[in-house]
Amino acid sequence: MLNTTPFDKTAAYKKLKTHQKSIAQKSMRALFEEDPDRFKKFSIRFGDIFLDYSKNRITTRTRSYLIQLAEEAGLADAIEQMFSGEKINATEGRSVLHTALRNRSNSPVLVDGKDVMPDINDVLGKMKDFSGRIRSGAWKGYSGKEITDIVNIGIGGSDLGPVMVTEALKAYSKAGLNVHFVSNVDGTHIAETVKSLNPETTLFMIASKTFTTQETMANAISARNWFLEKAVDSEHVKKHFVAISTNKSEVEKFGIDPENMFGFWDWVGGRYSLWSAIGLSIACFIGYQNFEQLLAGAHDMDKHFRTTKLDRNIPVILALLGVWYNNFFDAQSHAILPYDQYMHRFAAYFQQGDMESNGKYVGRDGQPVGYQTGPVIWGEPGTNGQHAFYQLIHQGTKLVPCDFIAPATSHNPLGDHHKMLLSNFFAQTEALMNGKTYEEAKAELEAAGKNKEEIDFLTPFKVFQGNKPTNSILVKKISPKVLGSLIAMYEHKIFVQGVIWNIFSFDQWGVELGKQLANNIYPELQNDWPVANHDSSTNGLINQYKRWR
Ligand SMILES: O=P(O)(O)OC[C@H]1O[C@@H](O)[C@@H](O)[C@@H](O)[C@@H]1O
Repeated sequence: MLNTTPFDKTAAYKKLKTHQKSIAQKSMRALFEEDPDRFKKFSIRFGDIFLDYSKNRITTRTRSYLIQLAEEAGLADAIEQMFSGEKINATEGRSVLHTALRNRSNSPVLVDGKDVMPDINDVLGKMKDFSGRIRSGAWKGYSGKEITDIVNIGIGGSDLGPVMVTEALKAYSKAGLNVHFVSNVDGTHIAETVKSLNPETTLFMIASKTFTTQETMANAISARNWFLEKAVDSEHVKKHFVAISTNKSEVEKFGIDPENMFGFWDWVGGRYSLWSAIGLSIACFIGYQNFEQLLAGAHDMDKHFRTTKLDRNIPVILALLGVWYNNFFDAQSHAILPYDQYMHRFAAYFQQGDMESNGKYVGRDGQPVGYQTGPVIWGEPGTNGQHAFYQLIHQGTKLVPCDFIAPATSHNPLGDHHKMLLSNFFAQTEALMNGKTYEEAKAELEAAGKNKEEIDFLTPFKVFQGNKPTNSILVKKISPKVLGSLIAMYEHKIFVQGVIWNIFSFDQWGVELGKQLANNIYPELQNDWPVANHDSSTNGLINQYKRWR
């Protein structure tokens, strides 16, 4: 999977550098005027998902150079290596097989010569049985009552996916069964969550790949203490605590019955784990069949990604467009803007998905890369974002490529709300592309009856440069299947970019240093003695804290 030629030394990179200079002068307005087939050329339908990427600063030539870039990076081989279980997570010596978790075809996937599908299917069977019993009320708490509230305790990949998906698919949930998520080690999170809950009807899912994460363990202990205050007998723990982990011995040490443990494997990355047992809260909340649909949607996207030619391959196209702006237009960030309230955690989810994967400065050869890698990912649902930060996207000095996502049909068809919402979705990308010229702005002010002085003063502020790139992703409906495909689409986009930038996308060493230092500082906070062993800023802050607490 190693790139032989560094990204910025490839032939395609050089071509794109020169080509960018001619494109930089071009407006998308002109590109649309010149080519009536532009929409057709730059859009792809995939089942209930439609990607329009025509509002980008590209021509067919740009696309072919970008595809050449992917080819020179060895993308086709890299894709096969991932799907077939090669240890592409080299710094951790692991395969990367979230695709196997949703491999609905059940074709064998080998890790160290062993097919992983039977184990995956076993755990799925256990999840099906468990979620069925929770939902039907067959699973009873210690006092014989049904479970009404599930609290998932986990952080990072053991939290963000289930949070995002249960929010996005709330329309599929069962009345009378609520899910809650506790992640932050700040005691407020667990305290506020359990405040309104009854231990007799609450089930905790302790979700941690390693089962050693400080935040999760602290929250799990506090949850158990809260539970035992009322339940008293520790024998009752097994009816109210389940574990989702790869670490059986730590789960047992914590006191959770191994019968109540749902396993997964080291070849599942934390931020790619919602498809594994980490998705148990999802399966309980929306039902196992819907969870299977989520997997099926992802599997469809996996097949598309693995088998479709690069110029019709949705994740590849999205990745290449990202590289185009990141490396040739100096864009620093990328906004994900879902026009769907249920999707309000989607951008937050891919902050981890993308930034933990591709926020890396060391190339696969161990040397610092000489170019920009992963962008800052951000976003909020439309139309809220419009009334907050869109000013900067329209008229700021920074280029922010955006993905606009919207469903054609709403789960809540209330009056004309959805038409209003979608008129904004369509209008924003049109506005960002077209902008408004000086002449147009001036003509509007004239039509509004302003005097010459006002017109001269105001016109410059009313000009929109336009030429702001966007992708529009229109889906039929946010169903479990469509959501599964959308998530897999972004996962593969991230993978492709990692291949092109020649970095390891599946480790996360950058999260370790802070943890290490926090472990050093934690014992120092146990007494009131001033500290002097850090830099003066850290010493000063710790000592001020000690004076104030
Ligand atoms: O699932 P556990 O092991 O608790 O890890 C939770 C999270 O920890 C962080 O430090 C990162 O490494 C994440 O990728 C991971 O998802």
